[in-house]
Amino acid sequence: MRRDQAEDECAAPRHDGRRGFLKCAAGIAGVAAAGIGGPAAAAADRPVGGLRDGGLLPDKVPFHGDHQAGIVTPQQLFAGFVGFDVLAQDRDGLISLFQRLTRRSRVLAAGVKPQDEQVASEEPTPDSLSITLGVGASLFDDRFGLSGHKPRHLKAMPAFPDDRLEPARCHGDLSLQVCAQHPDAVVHVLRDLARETEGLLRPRWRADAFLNPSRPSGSPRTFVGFKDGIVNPDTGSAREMDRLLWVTPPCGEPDWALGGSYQVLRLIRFQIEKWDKVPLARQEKIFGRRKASGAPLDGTRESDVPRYREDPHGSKIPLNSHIRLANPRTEKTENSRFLRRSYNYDAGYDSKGQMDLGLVFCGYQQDPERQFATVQRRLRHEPLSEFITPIGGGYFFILPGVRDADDWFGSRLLQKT
Ligand SMILES: C=CC1=C(C)c2cc3[nH]c(cc4nc(cc5[nH]c(cc1n2)c(C)c5CCC(=O)O)C(CCC(=O)O)=C4C)c(C)c3C=C
Ligand SMILES: [Fe+2]
Repeated sequence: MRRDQAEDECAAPRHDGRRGFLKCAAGIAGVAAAGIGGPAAAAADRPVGGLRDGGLLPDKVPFHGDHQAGIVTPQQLFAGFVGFDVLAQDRDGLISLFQRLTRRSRVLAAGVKPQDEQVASEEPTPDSLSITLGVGASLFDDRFGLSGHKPRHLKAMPAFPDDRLEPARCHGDLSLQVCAQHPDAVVHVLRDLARETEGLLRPRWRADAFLNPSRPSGSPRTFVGFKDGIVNPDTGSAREMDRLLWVTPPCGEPDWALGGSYQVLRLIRFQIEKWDKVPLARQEKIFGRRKASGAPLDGTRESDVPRYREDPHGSKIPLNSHIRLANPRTEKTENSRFLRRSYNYDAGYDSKGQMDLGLVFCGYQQDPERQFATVQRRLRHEPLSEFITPIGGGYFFILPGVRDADDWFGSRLLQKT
């Protein structure tokens, strides 16, 4: 497929029924990079799409639009999160970097064959690919003349109490989120973009991540065994998204940032050996939900809405349970809700023989302080904190969408300033 042909296809997604970046899913063994192992391979065989909000995941996630793909897009099964530092020396170098990233992402999202044909042995399809680019506060220093143009709420992720942040797994000038239905597609995109941006970018950290099966149905489960992602703002409601997610006027943000969103990434490791000794009834009180069904402790189904007002003393759903602290469902706390789009990671064993697995927590919002950090502070003394340790991540600003074939990531930031 020619490059211009691929670009045309971005605008008019085609549903040809084929799934998978490579038809030969067995090929994933060769690219089972750190953090992706058995569970990932197993999940690749599951039916795909429609994992969140009941929405169907198209074969081709449209690349062009007011907002970037990969945010309100129903969650694909696999994700790679990377923090990069920019090596470009000056503003022209940065423009060139953003234009290259745009060109190649546009082509990849349309499903063009990866360049490495030794690995991609069959004709590929787009694999529901989304590539989402963010910028960190460090990009707005004096290297590129951007210091007066930082999004209003963008700052380096602070260390919260109980964090054990490892510098090598934090921050970055850029963040890249690549999501697809197979793990090899994520790796191919990272390889392809590395080739395209050689000398302009240096990776700082990477987290490979995936969704576990729902078991038996409904929302997927994290490694603590509970269904996660049950409650989220309504991505189908433009009004709700404009209120909680997208940078929308009036907001005091620079014009170039309208249509963007703030991404909070947190690599959170589980003390899983400790967790596995906790009796079921206590685990359920810690989350406020039933482990088997996902139902709130005052209900019977995953979709049941907890009725906190009828349980003011927490006799059914403890006042310090995860869901009750995270979202008390009051008028006052409504403004701190945000969209979660998290994945699991499994990085094997550490040097002490402990399992290194957990959550790549990913949240999208209008203001990390008003939303993520407020919720994080409410969760400070929750019983779950004994079993989890945040070890990395960062705050990023997701650039507005690439509008059409002539547009590119960050064009309004770099053309105007
Ligand atoms: C600061 C925000 C949050 C962090 C950090 C966080 C960590 C974390 N969460 C789970 C597992 C679950 N979280 C659930 C719900 C939930 N969590 C947050 C926020 C943070 N979680 C919110 C806002 C909510 C929704 C609450 C609601 O509206 O009712 C659930 C329940 C299922 C669901 O609604 O998705 C689980 C399970 C882990 C394991 C974890 C850290 C590793
Ligand atoms: Fe949570």
